[in-house]
Amino acid sequence: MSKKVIEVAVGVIKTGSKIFISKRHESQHQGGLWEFPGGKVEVGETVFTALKRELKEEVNIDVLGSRELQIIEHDYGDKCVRLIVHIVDKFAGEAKGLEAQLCQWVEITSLNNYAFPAANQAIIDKLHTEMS
Ligand SMILES: Nc1nc2c([nH]c(=O)n2[C@H]2C[C@H](O)[C@@H](COP(=O)(O)OP(=O)(O)OP(=O)(O)O)O2)c(=O)[nH]1
Ligand SMILES: [Mg+2]
Repeated sequence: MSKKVIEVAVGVIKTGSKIFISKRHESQHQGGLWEFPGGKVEVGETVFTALKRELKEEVNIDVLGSRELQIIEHDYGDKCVRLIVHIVDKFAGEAKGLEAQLCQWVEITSLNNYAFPAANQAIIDKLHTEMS
């Protein structure tokens, strides 16, 4: 039987050359690592609907527009995820953590100084390529 793949809407929230990242709680899958906010796509949702809902719930912003950056499938062994990654550069409100998670704006060029889940390296590489 093939493994169930968990679909995740991931938002790379961008203002100028900075990206908003947050730290996953220790109790979560891939806990203690930094992430781009987002979460699981629920039954009946489109990726964009899920992205809007998750970014409102987690970091208080209203997504007004986004574009797909890439789709990454990664098998962590215990879980297999499909990250549908969007650049979110049109939004209303000020980004802040609503779930007691650490958050910060970081330069795209500094993203490699933070520990992310393994699947995220491809996102960081793509952001660096897009800049150059
Ligand atoms: N949000 C997010 N999830 C990521 C990233 N990289 C990565 O491998 N993941 C994985 C970790 C999780 O297995 C899955 C998404 O989980 P999540 O914990 O954000 O989902 P959720 O917000 O719906 O949370 P929950 O209520 O189920 O805890 O994707 C990332 O940059 N952002
Ligand atoms: Mg989440």
